[in-house]
Amino acid sequence: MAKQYDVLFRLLMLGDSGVGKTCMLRRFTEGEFDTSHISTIGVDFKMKTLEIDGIKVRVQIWDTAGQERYQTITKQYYRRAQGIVFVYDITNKPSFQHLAKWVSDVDEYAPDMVQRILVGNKSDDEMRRQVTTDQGSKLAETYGMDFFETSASASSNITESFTRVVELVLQAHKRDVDNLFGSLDNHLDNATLEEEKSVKHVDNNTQRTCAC
Ligand SMILES: Nc1nc2c(ncn2[C@@H]2O[C@H](COP(=O)(O)OP(=O)(O)OP(=O)(O)O)[C@@H](O)[C@H]2O)c(=O)[nH]1
Repeated sequence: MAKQYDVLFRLLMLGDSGVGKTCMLRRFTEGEFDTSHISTIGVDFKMKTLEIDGIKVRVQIWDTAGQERYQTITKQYYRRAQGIVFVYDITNKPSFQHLAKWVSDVDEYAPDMVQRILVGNKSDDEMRRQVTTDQGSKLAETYGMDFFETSASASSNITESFTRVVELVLQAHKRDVDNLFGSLDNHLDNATLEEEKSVKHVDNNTQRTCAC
């Protein structure tokens, strides 16, 4: 069967537990939102195809558990990522303060070329805001990242932020785009297999209950 896309990129979502990573991903890929928080166990992923500058890009987006106890598992995925979405919750200051740790882990474990953006989620919940837009924007500038405030709940800036990180990955690989098409074929096939099998990395001692 003819391939329905030209290249495949892997993106990784990182950030504290409860910032809304799973909800952002579900909003982006399925257009849905769930108000319950059921922590992701280990890692999970969803796929989406975008068309950017005439190139059909299949993105495999890995949703990682924010909980500390899964960090050993989730770090194994850093080195295969081409793009990272760092997420904090604008109503939760500690999730913003912990970004330094998430970023330094990526510096240590991810490839140098990895493209990154910063996202402050839950922008709909203005009443409970603890991190100003200016603080988010300044931190992003310090890290040299593009910045978005999003709401998975109100579906605000979700498509824009994911599209931006994919654009950045595409730009970063532009010089080698011809080679990229060839070299990613294996990845595409593997990804398809992974997709079919719905492989999930779970902690055997814990039941996976994420419904979001
Ligand atoms: N108000 C509001 N709530 C949100 C938004 N996004 C997520 N939530 C809520 O935040 C809670 C946590 O969302 P999740 O997507 O499960 O969080 P997570 O970052 O995936 O958490 P872990 O899997 O534990 O790492 C849920 O109760 C969601 O309904 C948003 O944009 N606005």
